[in-house]
Amino acid sequence: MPLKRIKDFAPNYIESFDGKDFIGFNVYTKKTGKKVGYIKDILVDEMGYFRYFVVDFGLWVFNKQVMLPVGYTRIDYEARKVFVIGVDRKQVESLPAYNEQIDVDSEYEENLREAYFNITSGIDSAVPLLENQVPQIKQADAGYVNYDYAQAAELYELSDRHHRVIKEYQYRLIAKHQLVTENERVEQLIVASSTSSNQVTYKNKLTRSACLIFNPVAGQSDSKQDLVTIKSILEPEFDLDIRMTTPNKDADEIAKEAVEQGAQIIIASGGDGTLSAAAEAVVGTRIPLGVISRGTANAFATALGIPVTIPAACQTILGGKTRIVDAAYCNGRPMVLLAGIGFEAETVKRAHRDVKNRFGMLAYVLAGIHELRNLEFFETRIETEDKVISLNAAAITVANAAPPTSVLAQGPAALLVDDGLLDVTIVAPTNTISAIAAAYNLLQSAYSGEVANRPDTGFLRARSIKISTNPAQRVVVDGELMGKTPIDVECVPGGLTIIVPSLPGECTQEKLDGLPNLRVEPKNPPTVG
Ligand SMILES: Nc1ncnc2c1ncn2[C@@H]1O[C@H](COP(=O)(O)OP(=O)(O)OP(=O)(O)O)[C@@H](O)[C@H]1O
Repeated sequence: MPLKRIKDFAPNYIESFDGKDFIGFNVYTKKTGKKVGYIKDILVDEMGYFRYFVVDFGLWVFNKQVMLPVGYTRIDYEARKVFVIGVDRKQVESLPAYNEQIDVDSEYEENLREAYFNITSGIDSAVPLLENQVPQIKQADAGYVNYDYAQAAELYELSDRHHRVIKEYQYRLIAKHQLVTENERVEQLIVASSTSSNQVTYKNKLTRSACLIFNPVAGQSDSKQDLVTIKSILEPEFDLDIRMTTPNKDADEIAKEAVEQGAQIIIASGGDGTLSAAAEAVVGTRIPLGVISRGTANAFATALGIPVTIPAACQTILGGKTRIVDAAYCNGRPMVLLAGIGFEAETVKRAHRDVKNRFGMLAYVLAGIHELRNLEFFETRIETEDKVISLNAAAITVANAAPPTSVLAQGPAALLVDDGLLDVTIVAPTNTISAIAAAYNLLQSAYSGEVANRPDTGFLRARSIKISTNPAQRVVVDGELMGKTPIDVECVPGGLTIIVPSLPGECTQEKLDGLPNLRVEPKNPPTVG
């Protein structure tokens, strides 16, 4: 992956950073608090993710600049300080030197990673490596050419806890870059189409093309009227290619075809089944997905903060703001929301189409009440990247994202859809009364932001999760039944690009420009992050 200096990636990047810059922040050691250098540059990957700070360690090691992975830092934004963690002076001496003339190709980066891994694993850390002693990778092993930074989260991941502000700025940078690229692409298309024929095209430069996948039988509303509403709002701005789902051709297949045919934007409209299927088809493609939810539970849209009324969802799509979120694979099949084992799967199985048509959301509640009476424990083995857990449970949920109403996913205080981790909630009530109390506690957790705190409820976070049960249990993935346990779920950090409403502060909540004698002084700058 080619790296770019931030100025080359986005010359006006400061605009995405509230006008302030990280370049120039002083660098200190976390251990001693000693000042050791300053941030000379930021290197980003082709999407705009921050990967390295270039640190001038001149105060520590004479004339030495080094690429420091962002994960090895802590940042005090208010004090304009960056702390380097886990690397001492001797080790800095051993790291490959950086300067602007160096060609930072994938081989250089792989050698750099090796050097950092050797430092943290203690190999030869007492003996400084000379630059030409940095481990070299043989050509035959050059898997690093298409390196996925998610493989080394400790080096490259910005955490919500330690990098809150910079992570927000990173997302703004990526979103802005995507918008610019999208507009350029549209302009190129228009130029191409006008040069390929003799006719002059008077097409609005901002008209975008989008594939709208529409399920005509989703939900309980009048789907003809829904489509009229959608067309009336979107067609003035979009060149819509509308494709209906059928009993034999669902959203997954249509979305895959649209991807192959080079769709710029895919918009899915239907219930959770349709939305998840379309989302799953675009995982890893970076094609923005717009969502118009018209189902019973509307879990997909709610989990991702997308409005569930048709006009508001269409306005969100017109706004065109994209957010990059995680996705996952469950037994090799893409997953965006969650995999439920036990109770949830039985509930979905019980909520039949005809009951949903009659009772709507109540169908799930009725099915849930019925299942509560049939609660059964099963032996469970959960294996993550760093541990194996054995226990008895009545319901297990592995969530990437979930709305508050998916109570069985709400063990952790907040489900973070862009943290590169999956959230597992385990519920093991001993009887129906405890089950109701546990569900209520989880619901409170979802709305209060407090972690679930009952002894019969547990949770954990991990990047990859294998679950087996005895006896085998039904599994539901993103609302669709998908066989039985065992399951193997793997997070795909940043796997999905979703069109979302503008964040507060990014939408037009304030307009002061042009007022006489205008002076705006920030009062509460962002703090540690
Ligand atoms: N034209 C169609 N006729 C009949 N069934 C269809 C058609 N198009 C899609 N389907 C079926 O609709 C199901 C997906 O429905 P979807 O989830 O979108 O709506 P829903 O079931 O009303 O929503 P929810 O899951 O929120 O209850 C799939 O099983 C799919 O096969």
